[in-house]
Amino acid sequence: MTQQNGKKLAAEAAVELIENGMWVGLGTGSTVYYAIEAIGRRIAEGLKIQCVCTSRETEKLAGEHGIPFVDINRAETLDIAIDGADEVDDHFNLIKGGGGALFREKMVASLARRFVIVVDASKRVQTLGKFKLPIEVAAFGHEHTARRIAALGCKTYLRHKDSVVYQTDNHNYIYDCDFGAIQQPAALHEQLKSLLGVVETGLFCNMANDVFWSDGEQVGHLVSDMAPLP
Ligand SMILES: O=C[C@H](O)[C@H](O)[C@H](O)COP(=O)(O)O
Repeated sequence: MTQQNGKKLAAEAAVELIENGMWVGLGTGSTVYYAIEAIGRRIAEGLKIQCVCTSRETEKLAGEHGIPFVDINRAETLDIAIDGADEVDDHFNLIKGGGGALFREKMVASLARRFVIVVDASKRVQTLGKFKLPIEVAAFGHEHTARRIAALGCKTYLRHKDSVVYQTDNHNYIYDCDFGAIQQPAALHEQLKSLLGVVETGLFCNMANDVFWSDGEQVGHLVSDMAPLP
């Protein structure tokens, strides 16, 4: 319950940043769910915004909450994107992709002038890596790609859902990779991205501008040194 309260409070605090006329990126997951609910309430009260979604699941939720959204190719930039994370360290490095939406999330975040993360307190860590790193790979030859990933020093687990191989919205696969403690997330991301077959990694470095977090009672707001784009 406290964790749910934490998700809700953090998400609602971030939604306060949204102003009339903004273009908004909507993330994916159980924390963003509360942001979508809060945005829906504000829209019912007259807020006018345009949104871009990071997953089919979020498109469905946005529709259910009366939130207008368009295809990402219709957005030049976004004023803000609000998203969850699986782990956040004190340097604003993130692991994302627990819900499988990492590629679309990174694409949407890359368009946002301000990328805002919402998490309950349990997601804050000293060092990334307890949560297995999700890596999206092309389905074709995925076992070869997994071997190349493993050679960088991890155990790889092909993600399944309901006993079948999980496919992302982009029809790719996900390997959840146990690297242990990740001391240099940006460097690891670059190494992984250089491998044939890797579509995207769940490491988000130098991207987040704000982190709203909550233990279910109070809300904390961390602001990175990286100023939002003008
Ligand atoms: O692919 C999913 C996303 O990266 C989520 O934002 C992340 O997994 C956190 O999800 P939740 O808020 O459900 O813990």
